[in-house]
Amino acid sequence: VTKRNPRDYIFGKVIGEGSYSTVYLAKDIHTNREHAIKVCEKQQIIREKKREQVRREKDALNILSNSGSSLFVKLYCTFQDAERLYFVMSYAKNGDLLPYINKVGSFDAACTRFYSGEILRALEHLHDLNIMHRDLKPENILLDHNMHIKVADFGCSKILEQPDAVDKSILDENNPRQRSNSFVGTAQYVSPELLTEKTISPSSDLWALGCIIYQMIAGLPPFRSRSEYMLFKKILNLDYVYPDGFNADAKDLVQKLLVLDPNERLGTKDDQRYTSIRSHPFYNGLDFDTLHVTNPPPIY
Ligand SMILES: NC(=O)Nc1ccc2c(c1)=C(Cc1cc(-c3cccc(C(=O)NCCN4CCCCC4)c3)c[nH]1)C(=O)N=2
Repeated sequence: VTKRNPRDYIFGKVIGEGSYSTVYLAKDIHTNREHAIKVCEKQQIIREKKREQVRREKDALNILSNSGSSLFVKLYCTFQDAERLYFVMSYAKNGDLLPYINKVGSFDAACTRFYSGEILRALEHLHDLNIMHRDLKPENILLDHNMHIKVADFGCSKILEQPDAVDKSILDENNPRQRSNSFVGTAQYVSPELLTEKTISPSSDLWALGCIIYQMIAGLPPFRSRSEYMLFKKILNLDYVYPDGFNADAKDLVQKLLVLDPNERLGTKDDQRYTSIRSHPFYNGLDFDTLHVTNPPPIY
């Protein structure tokens, strides 16, 4: 197969922006297929010291693209020219989840169950492959033409090395989780352990899931502040409230995910699948294993 180059695509509108990247809607002139092409400026990557993040994103996307799951954006191919790197990925026609939450103000229980259930399935698959997303938020949950999710943006992801291969210098013997020296993720969804001991574990994605379930029902994330310092203080003090009328089962589930100790969050003691989350009363009647072939409930 000949290596693709920018001239194989007709570039359209900008559909996403990052500090060192722009995502375009593009059409492959040979297949007429629509793709999302993430274009990264090499100079910007070097200036922002993001080479490692770009490498991690490509590695995670390659593993996921070959894993057979439809719950993630697929990386079709990459190429570069003198100034830029190009990542050709799946195009999710309906954009990300945030405008849908903002548009209706609050998801009903059926929508919250379905979409948080699809996100849980994605986390099960991701964590089974020893990959942590570390920046899970509604803007990174995309919706395809059938309104099923595709998780995107693995720029903050981490592939947890196999225990015997891990670099001991960063592993604190008393602590089964690896230490990372860089703060990653988006402030409102960042877990307390990433703020304090800088430890990384799949449990940080479960914290973010708790924040997303709260936001689906309340319309806003649980921890909010104009100042990042005050926001971090609220997270570390678990300083958030449930609005009146918040679904009682969902409240109980969120309370079991927004736990300061990452080892005490619901699901952290499960292996393979998050059975203790799947069996929570909020998900009563939801068949997780057929979600991908179920028509999503309307968002209204
Ligand atoms: N950082 C990243 O890696 N970002 C990525 C990666 C892959 C990727 C990605 C981002 C995508 C983002 C995306 C953005 C959009 C989009 C942008 C602007 C407008 C719309 C749009 O209007 N869609 C119709 C749905 N609207 C949404 C709001 C409520 C009414 C209905 C979609 C579609 N897909 C994508 O499709 N594939």
